[in-house]
Amino acid sequence: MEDSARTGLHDFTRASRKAEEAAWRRFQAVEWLETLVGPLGIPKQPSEREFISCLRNGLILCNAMNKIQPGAVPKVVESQMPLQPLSRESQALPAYQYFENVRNFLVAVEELKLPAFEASDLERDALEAGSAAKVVDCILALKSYEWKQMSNGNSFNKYVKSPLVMISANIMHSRASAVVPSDSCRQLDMSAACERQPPVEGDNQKLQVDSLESVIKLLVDSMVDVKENIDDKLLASYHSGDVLNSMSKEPLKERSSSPAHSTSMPLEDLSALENSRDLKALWLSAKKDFEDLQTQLQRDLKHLGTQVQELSTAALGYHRVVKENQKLYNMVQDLKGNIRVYCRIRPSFSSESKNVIKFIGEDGSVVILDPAKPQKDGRKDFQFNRVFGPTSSQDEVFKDTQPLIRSVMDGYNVCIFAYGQTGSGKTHTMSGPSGGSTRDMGINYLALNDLFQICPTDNGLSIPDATMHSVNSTTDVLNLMKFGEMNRMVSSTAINNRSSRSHSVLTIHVHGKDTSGGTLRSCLHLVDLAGSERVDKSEVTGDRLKEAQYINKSLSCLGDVITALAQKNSHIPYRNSKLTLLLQGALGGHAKTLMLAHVSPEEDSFNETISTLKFAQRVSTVELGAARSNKESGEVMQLKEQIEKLKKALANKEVQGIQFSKTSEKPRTMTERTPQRLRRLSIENCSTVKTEKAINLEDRKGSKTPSLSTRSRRLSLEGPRSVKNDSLQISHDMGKFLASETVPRENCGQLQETEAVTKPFGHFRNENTTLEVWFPKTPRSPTRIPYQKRVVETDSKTQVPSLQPPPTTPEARPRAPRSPTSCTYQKRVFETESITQCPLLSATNDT
Ligand SMILES: Nc1ncnc2c1ncn2[C@@H]1O[C@H](COP(=O)(O)OP(=O)(O)OP(=O)(O)O)[C@@H](O)[C@H]1O
Repeated sequence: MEDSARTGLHDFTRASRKAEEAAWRRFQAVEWLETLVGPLGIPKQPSEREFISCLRNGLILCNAMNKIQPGAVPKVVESQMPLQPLSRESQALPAYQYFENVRNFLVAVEELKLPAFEASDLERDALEAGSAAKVVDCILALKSYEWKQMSNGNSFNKYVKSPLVMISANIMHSRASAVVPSDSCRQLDMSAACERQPPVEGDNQKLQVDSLESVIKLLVDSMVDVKENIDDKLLASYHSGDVLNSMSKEPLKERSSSPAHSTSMPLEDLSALENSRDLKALWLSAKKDFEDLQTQLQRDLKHLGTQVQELSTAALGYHRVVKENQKLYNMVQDLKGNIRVYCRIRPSFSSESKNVIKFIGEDGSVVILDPAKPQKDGRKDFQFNRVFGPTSSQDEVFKDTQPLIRSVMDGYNVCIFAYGQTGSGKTHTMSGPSGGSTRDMGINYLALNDLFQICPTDNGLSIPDATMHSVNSTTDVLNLMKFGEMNRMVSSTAINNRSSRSHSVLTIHVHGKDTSGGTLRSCLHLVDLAGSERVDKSEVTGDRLKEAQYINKSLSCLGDVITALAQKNSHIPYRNSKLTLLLQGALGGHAKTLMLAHVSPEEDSFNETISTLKFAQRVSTVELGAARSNKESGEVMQLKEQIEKLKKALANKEVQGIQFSKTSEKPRTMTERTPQRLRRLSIENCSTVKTEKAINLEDRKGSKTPSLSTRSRRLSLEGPRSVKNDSLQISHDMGKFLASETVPRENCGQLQETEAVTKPFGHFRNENTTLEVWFPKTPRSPTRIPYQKRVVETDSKTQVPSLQPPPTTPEARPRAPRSPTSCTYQKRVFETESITQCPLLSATNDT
């Protein structure tokens, strides 16, 4: 079937090509006849029937013959009707008269040795398909004959066999076809020559002679057109040189192979040679044109290349500058301690829903379009540190957070929390895809892999049921996280199949030591918040509704804290929820904090998206102050060691004192009455006291009241920062050092009178800070204790403020010593620069 169809198609193509060719030849014949005898009164593209009928009376043929060969038809039978224009009536002559004309014409043709036809070929009844072809051939042969006459050469025929002429014939064909409605293409089609079978000898000659005269004209036309309409095939033919080479070489080849030409050249050969020279000249000029064009193109291309190069250099420079700007911007943000905010847009789940995300910029900008107002006023612009589009991978997100995560190893506290509407992809970012897939793992997993050393510290957790575990490898942590995930409540809502119904907080405590002996303690909070949800949309009821309310409440507490921080309020309501209490260190301390705001792109989430982005924008304005590293340098460590030594030395002295008092038998009863107790006060300096020398602690009482040294006490000095953060953990975070001294407690009240203290108890100094210890005089009343400064060491800048009464809070108020053990202590700090005075630690009384 296929074969027959293919054959049928092939036959059809062949037949139509033949018909086209025949039509073109008729066109040529008509065109030529009209140049000789005037309009024939038939269309330029006549059908065979039209063509034959206008020639049937022989008049046109005879007249044409006599034009090119005067007298070739001596007697022409004229029509009774005017010859021009020919009409059907003009044919109404006796048949013999027609015959006479046709016969005379055919005789003349024969004399000229041109291909003839049968007189019957012109008879209407005998007209068959293709019978007009012979008549056309005869006319075209006459035309060639005329051309030969004009060029005075009859040897041209042998050259017209060259491929050029054959191709030219086809070119002519193409040109003629351009007139034929079936083919409007006017481009040169040289390749067609290869497809065509060479015409039969007789046809060939006629055809070639007819065509050649048009070749030059056609080529010239083509050259004119070529710049605007370069035909690939023509270019290819030109570049391969096949056509034009053969055009120029063939005549010479033929001539050189013919001995006749080597000796004497007939006139017609000369003419042909001239023609070939013309063609060669034409070819050369065309070649030059092409070469010029090629050079020009190459020049343009080079110029374009340079411009592209310049552009790409500029683009690279631009990107470098943008990156640098971003780096500087981030540095400024770090210095100011801004919470960094990244926004992540999850892929859309619904192909039908409109996407409200209109633009995501590399510079952290994102544009949302209100689906209800698709015009300009529906456009909302937001700016964050970075925006991750729906195609961003987990790895990309992690790569951007990695430096932050790594800084935990430098002693910084870091907090990364994912915030956003339910179903917007928070858990996906923090943990990975639902279903526990090991692919596309989230920040939690990737961060753990990245951290070098993980170890537990003191348990400072205040979350019910939270536990702390020792881990030695990432696998340990992953197992723990799986365990945690199992405990995490997840349930299906109308918005998210696996909606997390609780916040998830993974805290990694890092405790490290560096080679210089310094230590660091820091922690990394990785927080996946439960999603905010509109209960009318999530369609939750019962327990799920309660959960949603709790979730929304704690998120709104987070909002309150952020608002208070952004407005720099003096009171930040951390205590309003466990969540904010937990994040207090990250939001209010000197931590590095990153918020990952998540949004869904679907139009029905538009309101939630806007509210998330607005909240995120607000978070980005919060300045936490520059992050601080919780590193204790080797120097601090040395100071600590010195303190330890001092403690031991003091303890030894006390033991000696006790032995001495036993032997002297002095206040034995008192010693018995009041058992020996230790008072512990932590002594901490503020963070600026880093280069302080060792604390010069002396037993101030030993000289005058040696018997009193049988009691010991410990004092604590704290910098102003410790006053704010009085929890053990925070103190540790501040990196303070501890000093202690044992002092006979029961004798404290007498210190001022016996002038036992001649030096400050603890003395810290650096350029800006002098820290002094104040001891109370013997209280005259239980509620009011006058203070006296024993020793004040000041430098030139130091200003001593007026003495303040002690605070009246229960802890701070010094109690009247019912016994010598209940004495209280007070200390002060004088900051020489800011001249602030702040009470450090109120005396602690461990009775
Ligand atoms: N970037 C992403 N690429 C592919 N899928 C994602 C992406 N973000 C989220 N998803 C998919 O979307 C669905 C909802 O995401 P996910 O559970 O992380 O949302 P959520 O914000 O944690 O929701 P909820 O607050 O209700 O717990 C999940 O099936 C998740 O796999």
